[in-house]
Amino acid sequence: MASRQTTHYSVIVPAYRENGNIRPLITRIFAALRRVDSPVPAEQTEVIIVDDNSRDGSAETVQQLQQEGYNVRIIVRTTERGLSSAVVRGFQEAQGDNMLCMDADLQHPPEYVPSMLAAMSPSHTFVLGTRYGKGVEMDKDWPVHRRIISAGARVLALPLTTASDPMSGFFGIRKEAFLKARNLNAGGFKIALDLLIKSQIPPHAIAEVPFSFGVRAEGESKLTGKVMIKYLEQLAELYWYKFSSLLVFLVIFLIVAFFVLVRTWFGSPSLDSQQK
Ligand SMILES: Nc1nc2c(ncn2[C@@H]2O[C@H](COP(=O)(O)OP(=O)(O)O[C@H]3O[C@H](CO)[C@@H](O)[C@H](O)[C@@H]3O)[C@@H](O)[C@H]2O)c(=O)[nH]1
Ligand SMILES: [Mg+2]
Repeated sequence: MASRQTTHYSVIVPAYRENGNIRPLITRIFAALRRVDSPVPAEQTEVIIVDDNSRDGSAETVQQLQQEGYNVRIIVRTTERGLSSAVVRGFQEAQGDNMLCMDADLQHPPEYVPSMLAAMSPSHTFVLGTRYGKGVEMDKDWPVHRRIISAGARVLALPLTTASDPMSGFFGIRKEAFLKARNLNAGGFKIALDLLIKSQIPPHAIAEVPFSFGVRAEGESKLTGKVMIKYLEQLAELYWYKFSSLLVFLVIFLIVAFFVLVRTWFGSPSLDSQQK
C-alpha cells in the first residue's frame, strides 16, 4: 500500500448507493495503473470514495478491498448530501497534488485514469474528460432526453468557458488551483464548471482528453428535475461572478455618456441667462 509521503495522485469518487459498482471500479482502476505502460505508478495513487450514508454494503466492500491490498478508503458522510459537495470534500481530504474526479457507475472508463492523472502538471492545472472530442462518441444507449438536456446545458455555459465539455463529471484539478477557489457552489452536479471559473483556470491550462461516455453499469442515475433547477441557479451565479464588474462598468459608462450628450445637445446655461 502507498505511504502518505508517496501519494501524488488521488482519485475521488462521489458515490450514493453504488455498492454493485465499487469492486469493478477499484479493481479496473488499479489494473490500469499496474500496466507496464501506465504513466502513473499505482503505488503513488489513492482512491477516496465519498459516500452519503448509503448503507448498502459499500463500506464493507471497501474494507474487503483494503484487506486485499488496494489503496482505497471511504468517507461516509451522515450530515451532508449531494454530488458536488461530496467531490469538494474528497478534494479537501486528498493527499495527492493531482486530483481526479470520476463517477462510480463505470460511465467513465477506469482505463483512462492513468492518462487523465498524467495529463495534469504545473502548466496544465485542469484536465477535462470530454465527450465531444475527435474519435469518441456517446454510448448509443444513452437516452435521447439526456442528450438534449446535455446539449442545452452546454450552450448556456458557452459564454463562461472555452472548455468543450464543462458538464463533464470526469475531470481533474491540481491542488494549488483547487485551493484558489472561493465560494464554490456545492449544490447540484456541475462542480467542474464552478471550478473552471472560480479557480480562474486560463484556457491554455486546460488539457482535454476525449473519452467515450458509457452507460451506467448498475443502479440508477440520481439526476433529477431538482438537479436541473440547481444548474440554472448555478449559471445565474456564475454569470454574475464573471460579468458583474463588466456590467457595473457599462452602467457607469452609460450614465456618464448620457450626461455628456445632454450637455452637448442642450449646452450649459450661458452667463447672460445666469445674470438675468
Ligand atoms: N456522495 C454522493 N454521490 C452522489 C450523489 N448523487 C450522485 N452521486 C454520485 O455521483 C456520480 C454520478 O451520478 P449519476 O446519478 O450517475 O449521474 P449521471 O446522471 O450519470 O450524470 C453524470 O453525467 C453527467 C453528464 O451527462 C454529469 O454532468 C454529471 O456530473 C455526472 O457525471 C455517481 O457515482 C453517483 O453515485 C449524492 O447525493 N452524494
Ligand atoms: Mg451516471
